Amino acid sequence: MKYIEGLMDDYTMDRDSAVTLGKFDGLHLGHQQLIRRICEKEKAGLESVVVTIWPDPKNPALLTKGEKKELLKKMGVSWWIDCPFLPEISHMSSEDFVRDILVKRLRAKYIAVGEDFRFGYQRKGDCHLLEQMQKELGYTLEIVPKEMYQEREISSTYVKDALEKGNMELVTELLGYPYTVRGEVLHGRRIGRTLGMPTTNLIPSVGKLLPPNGVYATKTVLEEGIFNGVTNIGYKPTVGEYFRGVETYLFDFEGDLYGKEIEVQLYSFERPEQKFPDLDELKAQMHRDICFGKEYFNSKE
Ligand SMILES: Cc1cc2nc3c(=O)[nH]c(=O)nc-3n(C[C@H](O)[C@H](O)[C@H](O)COP(=O)(O)O)c2cc1C
Ligand SMILES: Nc1ncnc2c1ncn2[C@@H]1O[C@H](COP(=O)(O)OP(=O)(O)OP(=O)(O)O)[C@@H](O)[C@H]1O
Repeated sequence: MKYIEGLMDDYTMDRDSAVTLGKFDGLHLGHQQLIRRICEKEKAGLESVVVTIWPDPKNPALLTKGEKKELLKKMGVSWWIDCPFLPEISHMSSEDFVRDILVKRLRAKYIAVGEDFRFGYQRKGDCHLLEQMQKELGYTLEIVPKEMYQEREISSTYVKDALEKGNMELVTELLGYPYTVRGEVLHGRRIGRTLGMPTTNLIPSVGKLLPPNGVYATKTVLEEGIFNGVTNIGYKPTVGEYFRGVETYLFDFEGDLYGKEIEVQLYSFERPEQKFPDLDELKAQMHRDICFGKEYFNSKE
């Protein structure tokens, strides 16, 4: 997959393209519908192009740039054009955006958007404008109906609402894949092993949205395979930590993971993080957490 930040000033497409546009935070099931459609057009000789337009890259998001890149690649997208919300974009009239960017620069012959897609200066462009311009500019527009879940349109906002409540089952349903936190395994304070529970500690990327602090049933993807476990997200108030970490006890794993990149998939919330009066009480609770995790996965597998 080719990745371009900006407006393709230095690039030209070799072929005509099938384009979809939006923020695409989370790449949820609705987004996947659009992406499937543009990828299908590859069979007809069109390049599949995803254009993401970011209002503010500093806003916390469901996916980091690296995660989004990997998912788009896996979905079979040929080009990802990540377009920061620069004045030349935000002040461009909707008509100019379609003519100059989509048709001239990207050579769009097919465009897929959801019915509420807005673009251009003051967000005046919409699917009706795209529809009106298609004949003159020689592309085909498809307005894709909204993918629903429990009578609500799936959107990044819906996913964020569920994540904020720690409803990981719903998050997984809306995304079509489990919510994942990645990072390098760092050294903790090594108290875990004195508790008889060695753990992997990682610090999530800045800007990555997390569910509430607490304990979750998780699966961790390692080079060695995928391991069930339980994960605490938070500041470890009993021992006091300075950063919000993601700490996992893996069932049935022994080995050294320091410095390795791992991926923690969050499946189910068990309880909020608590401050315990001493390490013995924390340890007793962590044993109950392990039982919760094992029962959770036994009931699913
Ligand atoms: C499943 C699990 C649940 C945990 N729950 C809490 C908790 O509720 N409160 C807390 O202060 N720390 C909690 N912790 C973090 C422990 O304080 C931490 O594992 C221990 O201090 C070891 O930290 P270390 O890896 O830095 O040595 C939890 C850790 C795990 C793996
Ligand atoms: N449920 C859905 N089904 C089909 N298409 C969708 C769905 N949700 C969004 N889209 C379309 O995907 C593109 C990207 O959507 P975008 O990421 O901008 O918004 P969103 O997912 O609705 O999130 P937000 O809650 O931030 O508005 C747009 O064309 C949009 O209309």
